[in-house]
Amino acid sequence: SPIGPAQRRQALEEIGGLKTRQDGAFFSVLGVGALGDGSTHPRLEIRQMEQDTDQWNVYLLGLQRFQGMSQSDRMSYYQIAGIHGRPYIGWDGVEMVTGGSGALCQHGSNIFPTWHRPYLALFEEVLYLNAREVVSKMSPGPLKDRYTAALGSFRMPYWDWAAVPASGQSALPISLQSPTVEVMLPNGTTTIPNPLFAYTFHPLSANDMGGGKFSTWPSTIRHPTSDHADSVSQNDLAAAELDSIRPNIQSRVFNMLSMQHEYTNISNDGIPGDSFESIHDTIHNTVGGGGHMSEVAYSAFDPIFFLHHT
Ligand SMILES: N[C@@H](CC1=CC(=O)C(=O)C=C1)C(=O)O
Repeated sequence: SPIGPAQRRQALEEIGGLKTRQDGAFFSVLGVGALGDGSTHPRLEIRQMEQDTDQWNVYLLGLQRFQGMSQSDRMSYYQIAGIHGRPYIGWDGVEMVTGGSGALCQHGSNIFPTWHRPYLALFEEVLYLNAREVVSKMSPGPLKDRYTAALGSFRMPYWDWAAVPASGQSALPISLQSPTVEVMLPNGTTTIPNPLFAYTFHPLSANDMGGGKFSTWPSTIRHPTSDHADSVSQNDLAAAELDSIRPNIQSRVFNMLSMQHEYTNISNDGIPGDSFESIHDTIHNTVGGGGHMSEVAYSAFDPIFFLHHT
């Protein structure tokens, strides 16, 4: 039978913390439901979350801490992003399938959507724990109190790439396009590298990346200017392309939801006709433009991956 809220909370505190676990103790994905104020809160669209200064700061600070975790820690951004594709190693006791593609993720089959659900739940839970860690370390005061309150309803946001953007804006939110961002801390506002713009490898392991251009880029990149280490992201190109395909993407989603009644007909791109996975592929390729988001082996390192999949 399903466990109740009190048991969930206790289990999360015991096994879901960020502390290094002893060998043989697995991380159990239980969802963030019991970590906040005890009730269920909806996930917000990223542009909606941005309107709420406290939620927004908690999100950015949590993601910044998460991305900063040592890449040798199994709960780090690097290792959790790495579950999806490269490096082709197991995670938390789950080993690679011999003879498989190398990646642990599932694509082109009915379990494409269902594989990604718990994966995203894991990411959300660890993001939450990082955000809570940041807030708990803040010096006492009104800002800490506000952020603590914001944590009560914090959920990882999503990106609605099909939504009609506000006039003068792109389908690619501006918050994802700027290399830096301002955050509010007890001692004032500071500018930090934007954790939604890119993930910077620390270190970049050419071996983990398997050679080629992905072994040269020190950070994740969208529409790269070249295959060399000094290549930069061209988010403006990603934004323009997204804006031109957006009406089509919107009708593809609408058609599927209104005309199709069987999950197996639309779950994945291995079946004839359009599918949620095909639409999702289009977003990957349009955002990536040959950068990380374009390839299954690297896509999850780009922080936009988690907004796209939520
Ligand atoms: N490889 C997909 C696009 C893609 C899908 C993914 O799921 C991914 O992670 C990265 C890229 C295609 O050919 O269109």
